[in-house]
Amino acid sequence: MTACLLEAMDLYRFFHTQESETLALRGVSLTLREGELVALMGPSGSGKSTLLACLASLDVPDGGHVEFLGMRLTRLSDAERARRRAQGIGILLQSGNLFSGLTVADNVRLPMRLIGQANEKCVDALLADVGLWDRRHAYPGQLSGGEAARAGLAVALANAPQILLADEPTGEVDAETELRILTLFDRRRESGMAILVATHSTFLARHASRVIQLRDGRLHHD
Ligand SMILES: Nc1ncnc2c1ncn2[C@@H]1O[C@H](COP(=O)(O)OP(=O)(O)OP(=O)(O)O)[C@@H](O)[C@H]1O
Repeated sequence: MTACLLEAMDLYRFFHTQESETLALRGVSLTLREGELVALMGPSGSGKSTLLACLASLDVPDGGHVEFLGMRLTRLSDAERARRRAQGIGILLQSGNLFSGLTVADNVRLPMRLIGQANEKCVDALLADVGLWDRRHAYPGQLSGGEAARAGLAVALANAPQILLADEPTGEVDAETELRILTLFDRRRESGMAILVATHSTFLARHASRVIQLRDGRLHHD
């Protein structure tokens, strides 16, 4: 039996605005085990991004808890949560993954520096893996949507995380690039990394170890 890296228990998340109240997560529980690729699917607005943010401890759920490697993230201070994230969790959001004033290579180098592991060979290898080595000196504003997603993926993988949480990593890329990303995922999975991907791609879902469906903030396991 492979090790459980991440566990979420009974997560609830409410959003209150002046006009409305949204119950974005209604008791979501899941586990993420070593080496698996889990596709998180569901209609727009079903709560996928909210769930990823809670799992990554970028957002704090209103109810329930998240454990990473047996450590309850929801109990830690903000600083300690950020430290755990920097060390072991890779995150790819739908946007805002890149610092606009840094080149692609410097964006990838930054998370490595934060954990004291900057290594030029690793920067080059990651950029080659996502097919962006020849764009390493470009700034984010000079990238296409698909290139920016791949650069964000290289940044998310730069701290050699045990888990990767990715929101639509293949949303704006062509079929060849999607295959390249899945090949990269497979190589990382072989070394034990677990990946949870929010996606609308049926191609990616077919490639996944399992598919989970979110509807109206509730999880359905296929
Ligand atoms: N900060 C917020 N304030 C108010 N409502 C929010 C906030 N973030 C999310 N919501 C609401 O919570 C629900 C879930 O949103 P979420 O972004 O998690 O969905 P999603 O499944 O990721 O959608 P998509 O596939 O379009 O990215 C939606 O109704 C959304 O409007």
